[in-house]
Amino acid sequence: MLKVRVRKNQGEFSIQAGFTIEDSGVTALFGYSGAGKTSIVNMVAGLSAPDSGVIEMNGRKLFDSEQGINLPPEQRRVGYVFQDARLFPHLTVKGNLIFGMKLAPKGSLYVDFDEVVDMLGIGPLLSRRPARLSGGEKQRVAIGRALLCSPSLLLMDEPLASLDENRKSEVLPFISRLSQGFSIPILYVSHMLSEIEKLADNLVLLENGGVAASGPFEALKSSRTLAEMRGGGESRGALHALNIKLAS
Ligand SMILES: Nc1ncnc2c1ncn2[C@@H]1O[C@H](COP(=O)(O)OP(=O)(O)OP(=O)(O)O)[C@@H](O)[C@H]1O
Repeated sequence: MLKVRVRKNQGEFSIQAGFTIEDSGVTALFGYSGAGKTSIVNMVAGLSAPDSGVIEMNGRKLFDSEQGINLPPEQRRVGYVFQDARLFPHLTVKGNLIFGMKLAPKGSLYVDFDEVVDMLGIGPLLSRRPARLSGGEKQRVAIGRALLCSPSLLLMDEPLASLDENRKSEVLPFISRLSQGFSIPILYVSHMLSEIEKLADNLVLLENGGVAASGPFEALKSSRTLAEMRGGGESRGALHALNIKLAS
């Protein structure tokens, strides 16, 4: 289980957020553009530090301001898939995947190379370099590389954002199979309700750097206002409406 309780001021923007995510399944971190989603994910990954708070994964402190704990990213056992694939251009697909495996501490590899390649359908791509891959293929390789570091948690920050609709529908089914297939909890950032509906078991609704609501997606989904959001694109207006509904 991941427990997050953080505060951070960045410029004029303040984050004060607390939530937990379960040992398995997909938890969507959902909110309009600028709500603080990436900032929070970066704190979990260790790419930036909260001003204060605690981040704990399976009882292991990744960050604790009072105890002076701030583990570097490579010690956190967290895989990160960004909006753009960020593959190493000079390495083949196989080289990129093996790089992920080398990041896992010795004796802690539990994700199998062939299983990942099969599940993501990237076997035919192994000898290619990233320049010869489509956007969707690159993202599948990036997911594979993140998985192969055998993480305790997979962070995905709008992994479909740079893809057109066809490529999105090519990658989405792979993501929904991941969490079950590898028993790795996923924290999935998006501002698109259409993606969240297909993927999320749990939801953390973020607004202005704070958590407006959180819980099982099914429970929040049954709210009339969330039903009205279906088919909507960008979440800002709809999220605002949902908060009114939750508060009433
Ligand atoms: N390093 C920084 N210094 C100052 N302000 C920052 C910094 N990083 C982000 N911000 C501000 O913090 C707020 C939250 O940004 P963040 O990127 O976390 O939002 P987001 O919900 O991920 O947005 P998006 O969906 O557009 O990616 C924004 O107002 C942004 O301008």
